[in-house]
Amino acid sequence: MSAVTSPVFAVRDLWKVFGPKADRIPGSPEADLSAEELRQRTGCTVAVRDVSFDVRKGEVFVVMGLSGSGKSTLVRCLTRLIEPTSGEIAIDGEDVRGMDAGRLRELRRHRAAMVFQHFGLLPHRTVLDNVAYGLEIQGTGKAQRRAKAAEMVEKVGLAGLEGRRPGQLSGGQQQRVGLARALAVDPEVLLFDEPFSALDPLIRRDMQEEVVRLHREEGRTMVFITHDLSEALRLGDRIALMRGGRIVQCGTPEEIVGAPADEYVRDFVRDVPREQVLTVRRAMRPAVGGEAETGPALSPGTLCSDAIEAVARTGGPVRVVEGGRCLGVVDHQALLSVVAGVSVASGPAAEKAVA
Ligand SMILES: Nc1ncnc2c1ncn2[C@@H]1O[C@H](COP(=O)(O)OP(=O)(O)OP(=O)(O)O)[C@@H](O)[C@H]1O
Repeated sequence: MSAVTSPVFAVRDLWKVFGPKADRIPGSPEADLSAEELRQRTGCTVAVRDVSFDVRKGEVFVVMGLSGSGKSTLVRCLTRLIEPTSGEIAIDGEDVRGMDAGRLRELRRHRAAMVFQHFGLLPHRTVLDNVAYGLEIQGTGKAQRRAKAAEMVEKVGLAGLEGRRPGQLSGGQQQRVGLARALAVDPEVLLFDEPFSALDPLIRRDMQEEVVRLHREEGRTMVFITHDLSEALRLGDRIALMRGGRIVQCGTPEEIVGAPADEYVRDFVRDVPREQVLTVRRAMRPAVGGEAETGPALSPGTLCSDAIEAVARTGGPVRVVEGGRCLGVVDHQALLSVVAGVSVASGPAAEKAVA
């Protein structure tokens, strides 16, 4: 992933207001009213409020927030499953709001496929035919779509179950069928709307690992909605945290946990095991004396939880080295501060290190 490649989705000043004369709300003084007041005065609900972000090529971009914060509305606006009220959306530089019906269909079928929470499977079709369904809609020939579907069934770990109907599968298996169906059309972006929230925790964990594995193998761009913080931290390259229709912070898991933008975010991440998210880049301090010269070394991306072991073993500071250069050192105190949530990150060394 490179900062110079152009984004897959570029979203600017996006609003979605539900209710009468909704298009008068964005940018008006009424837009600043509280949700309750706005509803009373205008009958409108602002679901997405002046949101801007990019989804970069090859990343897993997680949209996280509590129920009602606007996640689903925002992601549905990307392909105009919900019509935005105002703002700009581009996919690979092409204006989505300007697309005609044909182009939109193409967008949803080929370029940005959605995996839903309730699978959307056809009950009377077999697993194989369900997976092939998206290709059928695209007009792909029968032999070709069955071959592709079989490949995807295998890919998501359902080989041997091709002939079953959805009702003969567990929830996790059904979700895999939904995933295989979305993958079969080989979209540029996969959009996941809380796909795993109906699954029990163990199966959910399995599916998360499946997504991580698929992402590692294919590098496909993914947008993933969840209200579950641990899921967001596990899957996201970057996370957009929503509250009341706004994005209150957008950043890497480490940025969100290590440098919360406000009290709300701080509260949200309070119980996260910080050493499993923060890296030594954030925990290190400048090397003094001969510390930079010798001894064991860690890369700056090492998790603090892993560094704890290294520091315990050596008994002293361990160097953080990148490209042969010593960036700083981590020691007992620095790592303890991370675990305790004491702000080492606001110290001068860390400020410089994360800049
Ligand atoms: N069709 C609609 N008409 C009116 N208001 C709506 C409509 N759809 C959503 N809303 C409102 O917009 C706000 C955002 O809803 P949205 O479903 O996007 O939130 P969410 O974060 O996805 O929630 P959840 O996690 O519960 O799915 C909520 O206040 C919701 O009540």
